[in-house]
Amino acid sequence: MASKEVQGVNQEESKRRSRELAHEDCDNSGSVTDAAALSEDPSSDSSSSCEGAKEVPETDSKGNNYNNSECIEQSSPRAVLDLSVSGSVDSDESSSVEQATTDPSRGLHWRNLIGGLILSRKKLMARAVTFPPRSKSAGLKRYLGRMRSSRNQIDCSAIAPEIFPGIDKWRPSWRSFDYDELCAATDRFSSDNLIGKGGHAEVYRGRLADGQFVAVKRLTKAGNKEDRISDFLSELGIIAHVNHPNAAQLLGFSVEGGLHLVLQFSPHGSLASVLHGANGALKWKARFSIALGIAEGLFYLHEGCHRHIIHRDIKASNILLTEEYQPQISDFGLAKWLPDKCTHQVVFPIEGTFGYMAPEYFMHGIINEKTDVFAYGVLLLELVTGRKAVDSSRQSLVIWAKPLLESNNMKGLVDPSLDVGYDPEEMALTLAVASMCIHHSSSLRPSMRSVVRFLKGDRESLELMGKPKPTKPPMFDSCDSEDYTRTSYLNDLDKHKQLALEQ
Ligand SMILES: Nc1ncnc2c1ncn2[C@@H]1O[C@H](COP(=O)(O)OP(=O)(O)OP(=O)(O)O)[C@@H](O)[C@H]1O
Repeated sequence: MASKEVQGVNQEESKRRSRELAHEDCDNSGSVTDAAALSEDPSSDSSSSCEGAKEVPETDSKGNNYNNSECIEQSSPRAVLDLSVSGSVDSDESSSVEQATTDPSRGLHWRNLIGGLILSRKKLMARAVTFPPRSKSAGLKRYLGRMRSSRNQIDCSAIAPEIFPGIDKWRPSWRSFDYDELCAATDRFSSDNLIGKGGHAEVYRGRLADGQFVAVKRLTKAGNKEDRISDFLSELGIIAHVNHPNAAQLLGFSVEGGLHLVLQFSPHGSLASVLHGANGALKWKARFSIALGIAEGLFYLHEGCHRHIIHRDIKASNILLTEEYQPQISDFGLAKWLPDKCTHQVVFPIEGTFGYMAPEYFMHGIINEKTDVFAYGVLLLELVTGRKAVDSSRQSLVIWAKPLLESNNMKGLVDPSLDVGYDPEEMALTLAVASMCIHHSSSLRPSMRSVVRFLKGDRESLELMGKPKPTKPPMFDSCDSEDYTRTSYLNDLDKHKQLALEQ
C-alpha cells in the first residue's frame, strides 16, 4: 500500500485553489504555447493533450509499446471497484473513493515561454474528465465472495473480466492462495520473516512448498473495513494488470485471515534500503542502470500497458531490486487509471509522500502522468546525491539541489562516496533530466517516453526537444518568464512542509 504521509492537506483550501486554478485555466485556454512540444516527444502528442493523436507502433525489447492509440478511457481502479456493498460485508455503506472531477468547461493553463525554447504553437483544450457513475450492480462482497468461494483454487478468470473489462481471454499468471499455505510459507507470519513495514502493510518473506521465495504483503491499515477492502481490490486490480520487467510481479492473493498480496520476492529489498543503508555505496553504473529501469517501468505504466496508470507514490522505498539489481516499481496502493482523453484529474484527499509530491498535486490535488515524472526526478536526485528525498531535519532534497542545479554545480551535487567513479557524461545527462523532471510547471516536464530516450543517449531527441546541452538544464532559462516562479514554488513547498508537519 502506498504511504499516506500527507493526507488532506487543508482540503477546503486546496479545493478553493483548484477552483481558482481551473478558472485561470479557462481564461488562458486559448493562449497556448509550445510547452507541450518542448516537454514531449515532438513526434507525438502528449498524453496530456486532448487531441488524441495516433502514434506509430514501436515496441522495444522490454515490451514497451510506443503506440498509445489503444488507450481506453477508464475510471480509476478505485472507481472500477467502488461498488455498493451489501450482505455479509460488515457495512452497507459503499466504500469511500477519491473523487476525480474537473469541470468540462475549463481549459488547461499553458504558460508562455520565451527565448529560443519556443518551437511552435499548439492549441490544447482540456476535456472533461468524467468518471462513470458508481456501479450498483455488483458489490465488494460479490468479489470477495467469489474470491472465497473455493478455499484453495479460486477461478480467477471468473472475476477478472469484471475487474478488467475488455480483456476477453484472461489467463492470469496469478492464483489464489490458501491461508494455511501462507502460514506455512512465512512460519505463521513470524517476526523473523518480517522484511518491511509501511504505513498500510506488513511484508513477510516466505517460501512456498515448491521452494519459491515470495513476499507476502498483509494489509494492516487501521480504520474502516470497507476502505481496506476497497484499497486492497484497487491495488490487486492494478498490480494484476501490470506485466513488465520493471514492475513488481504479482503471484497471487489471499482473502482468508486478512487481505494478502503474494509477490515475487526481491532479494535486495528496496532501493531506499540499498541506497541509504549501511551496506556500502552503490556504484554509479548500477545507479544509472536503476534510473533507466525505473524510467522504462514508468513509461510502460503511462503508455505501454493496456490501461494506462499513474502510480502516484514513486519513491525509493517503493522501488524493489531483483537479484541483478534491476529495479521494479512496487506498491500500487495509490495508483489510478490514466484516462486518455483528459489532461488531468483532481483528487482528494491528497495522499503521497512529502519530498516527492509535485507542487500542483500537493497544492491543488491535480494529478496526471507528470505527477510521477516529478517524483522520478526526485529519485534521480537521490541516485546522484545519495541523499534522501527528505533528510532527518525535514529538508527537502529538491530545495537543497535546485540552487546547485541552477549554478550547474555537478561536484556539489554528486554523492561524495562516488568520488570520481562515474561517467561525467552520464552524470550530466542524469542531472539535466532530473532538472527537467522537477520543473515546477508540469507541462514543461518531459514524458517518460522522452526520459527513456534521453537516458539512452538519443541526442537527436534532446535537440528536438529544444534542450541546449545536457549540462545546462533548460528549466532555469525559462523559469523567470513564467507567472509561477521558482520563488513561489519554493514558498509553496515550504507551506506544504509546514502543513505536513502539522498533521
Ligand atoms: N516483493 C518484495 N520483496 C522484498 N521486499 C519487499 C517486497 N515488497 C515490499 N517489500 C518491503 O516492504 C516494504 C513495505 O512495502 P510496501 O511499500 O508495499 O508497503 P506499504 O505499507 O504500502 O508502504 P507505504 O508506507 O509506502 O504505504 C518495502 O519498502 C520493501 O522494503
